[in-house]
Amino acid sequence: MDEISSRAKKTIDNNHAGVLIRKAVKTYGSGKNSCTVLQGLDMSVKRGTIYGLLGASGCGKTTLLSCLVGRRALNSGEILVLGHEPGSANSGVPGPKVGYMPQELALFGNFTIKETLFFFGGIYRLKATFINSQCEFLSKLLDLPPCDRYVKTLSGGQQRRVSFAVALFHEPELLILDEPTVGVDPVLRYSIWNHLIQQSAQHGKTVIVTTHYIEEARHAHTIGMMRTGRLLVEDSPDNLLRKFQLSSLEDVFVQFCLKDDGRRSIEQLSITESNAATCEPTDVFPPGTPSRERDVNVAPDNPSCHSEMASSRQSNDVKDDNVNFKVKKHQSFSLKSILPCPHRLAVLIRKNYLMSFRNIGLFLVTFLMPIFQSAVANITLGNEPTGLRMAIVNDEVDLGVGRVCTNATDCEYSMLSCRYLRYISDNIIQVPYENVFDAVEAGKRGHVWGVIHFGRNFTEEFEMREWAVELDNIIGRRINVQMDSSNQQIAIFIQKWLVEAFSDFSKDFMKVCGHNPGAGDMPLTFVDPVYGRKDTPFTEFMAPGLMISIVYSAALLLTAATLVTEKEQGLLDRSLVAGVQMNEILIGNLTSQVSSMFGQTALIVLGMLWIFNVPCNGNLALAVSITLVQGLVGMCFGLLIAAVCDNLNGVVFLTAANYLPVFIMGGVLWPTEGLHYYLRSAVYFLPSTSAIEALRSIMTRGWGLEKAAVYGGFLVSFAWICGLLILCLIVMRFYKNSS
Ligand SMILES: Nc1ncnc2c1ncn2[C@@H]1O[C@H](COP(=O)(O)OP(=O)(O)OP(=O)(O)O)[C@@H](O)[C@H]1O
Repeated sequence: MDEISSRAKKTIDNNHAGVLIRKAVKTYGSGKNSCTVLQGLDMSVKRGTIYGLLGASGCGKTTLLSCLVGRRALNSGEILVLGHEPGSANSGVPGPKVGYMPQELALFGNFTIKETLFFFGGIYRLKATFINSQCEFLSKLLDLPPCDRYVKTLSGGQQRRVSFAVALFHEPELLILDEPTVGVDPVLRYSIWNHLIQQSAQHGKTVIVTTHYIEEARHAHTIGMMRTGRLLVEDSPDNLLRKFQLSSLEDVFVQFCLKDDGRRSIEQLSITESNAATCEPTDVFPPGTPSRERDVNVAPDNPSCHSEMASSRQSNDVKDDNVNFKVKKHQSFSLKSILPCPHRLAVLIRKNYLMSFRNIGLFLVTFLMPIFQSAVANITLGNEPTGLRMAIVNDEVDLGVGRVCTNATDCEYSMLSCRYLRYISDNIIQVPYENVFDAVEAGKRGHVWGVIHFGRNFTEEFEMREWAVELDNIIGRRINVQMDSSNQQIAIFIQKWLVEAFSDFSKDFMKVCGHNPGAGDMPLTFVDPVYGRKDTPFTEFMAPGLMISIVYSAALLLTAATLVTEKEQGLLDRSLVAGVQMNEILIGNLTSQVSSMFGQTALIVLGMLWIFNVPCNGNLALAVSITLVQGLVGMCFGLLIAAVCDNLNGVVFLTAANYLPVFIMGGVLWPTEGLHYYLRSAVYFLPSTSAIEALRSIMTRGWGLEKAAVYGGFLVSFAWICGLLILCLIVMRFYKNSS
């Protein structure tokens, strides 16, 4: 009976503590590169008090705070914040019960101070009148510039004060402030501390504050001195000064470090003697270091990096001298917790729009880049090459004997080589050469793309063709062409024009000589094609792939870049600590990007169809739909890239790495039929190959959804969207646990 009531009492104690941490272990990374930052840390913060967390740079303060606000998960050990595990249902942390000021600014530069407060106020669902009055109050308290000033135009110190205001203004029960007074002058620092004292004394707020200015922590009720991932001591500043008979907290801190060094030296000795392998934190202040050099501002900490320590503390049932600390894991799953909250979604979407419109550069890139890309592609790709120089060596011409070129158009078997040359496309510039040797040399020097050579008896041999049975006759009427085939495309064009010229010449000549014009043709006729035109230009082949690749990559890049920028600036973390769910961020981003994508797609389709005259023989709405769906695939890829990247460099590398296989293998520039047999089937599982094929079928063949090639494109795209979103959520969860 006694035991039960004592347990009940302790549970009540737990619920009344502001923050309780027991045996907290946090490791970054894994395996050889793992780094244990929190090493079995215990900490107790009473409700309604101010707790000053002191420690050298790198000792793990920020890591600890991020675990308190639910942004990072411990490897082992327990945390209770306001009586709940952070992140558990109804804990309010992350959420409105906590006000968090991270070390980085974590503010939207293109927002005014007021817009910033309204954004967070919207997330907390605060009334506009309350936000306005808080804006006025905090402006005075923190000496903020006028509320309509843009954050990016403020000085560093002013920006930090705005960040502080964001943490304070919704009057949370718990304030977690990571170095709030950096860059703040002494007078303002004094008024900030006064405010914190007032908040804890009069309103029962709990405050945890880290600071490098050790002496200002005298205002706190309790001080926790942290070193290499452990708390060395936790006591009131007066008690600490009294115990050590010292006048400065800085000296007390140094005393604790020296004591800790002594303890750890003995521990190390006993471990070495017993040959035990373990990890030891690097010392910050070696014994004998002068007091001034021990300033926590300059002494970097370097916690030990091993995984064994973490694994030895995996128990969730942690016994403690003071508190029987048994935390139930909140595994309950509620639909409400995964469904997006409409008011937060609306605030996020509004924020995204405002950010896009404020950032003119981004706005222009969003809409002009796709147009520019499609214009460049249409202007440069698929056009016939012109001005191609070909060497002509015509041995039929012999001025000495009067064999000169004429403009004859009748049935005259004379100088037919000259007559043929008149049929050659104007894209070829004919450059006469005296002999084959000189012409080939010109080709070797790159002056001409090839040599066309007519034998001396070309016309005679041609005339004999009707009864030519001897090989010599056949060879004699040949036109020998020797090409510089280093450029395959140019070689193919020249070859095509020479063959077409011969066909036209032959037909015309047959006709004027009273023969059937078709007599000179190959017995191979290309009648009207089933789909497309006889001379479908390359642009038409390329257009579907181009449209999809532009919309896909614009969506991918914009989504990834927007999210990673927010992540880099700490904005994402701040929003999440304010209670925004990851799925709301994802949906908010998708929603705001979708409208830009609609605009981009509309501009690209209009440009392709009406400016560059690419025909769409099928349903235009279907063509637009598959392009939009591909934009969604791009966005989802962007989300995944944003989930795994911490900076924009990563986004650029992954986007580039993603672009080549998806589009080069996906049939934008070259038919997939040209791929190796096994690869050919595999590429249809790439995100865009089936969709490009589907769009091509819609535009050139006029096919609809009843065809497998079309609905297959939609199905593969939807499968990618679902797969990528699921992967994204998994990666984000993994990231939270591992980082
Ligand atoms: N995401 C991360 N991955 C790997 N190591 C990390 C990560 N974040 C922090 N660390 C490492 O963990 C240690 C503690 O970092 P933390 O930011 O918690 O220290 P801190 O006490 O807040 O330092 P400061 O006072 O300089 O802000 C440092 O050695 C740091 O390099």
